[in-house]
Amino acid sequence: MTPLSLQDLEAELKNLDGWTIEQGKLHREFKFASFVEAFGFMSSLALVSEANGHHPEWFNVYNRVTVDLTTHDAGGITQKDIDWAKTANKLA
Ligand SMILES: C[C@H](O)[C@H](O)[C@H]1CNC2=NC(N)=NC(=O)C2=N1
Repeated sequence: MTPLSLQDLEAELKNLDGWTIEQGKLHREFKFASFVEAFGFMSSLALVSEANGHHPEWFNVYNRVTVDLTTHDAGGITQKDIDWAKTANKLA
């Protein structure tokens, strides 16, 4: 899988609420009502990630989950990262 061009990436970002590019990675911070909700979100996405063989870099503090996505094998942001972000937005 090859990294998306800047043009394709900008087009995709228009349909991805809350996501930005930070340090070459697709980035978003999610905030939930509680730790349990944040961890439930992470648990659901952990199963999706494992099923698809595509895993996030993420960080949890109480009710916040910070996510950075990149495709390590490709050395950039690919369609796999976009798909992961879309699933995350649906589950949040
Ligand atoms: C062999 C295995 O499928 C690969 O190492 C997968 C695992 N999860 C991955 N996750 C992410 N984010 N990028 C990858 O390149 C990647 N590679």
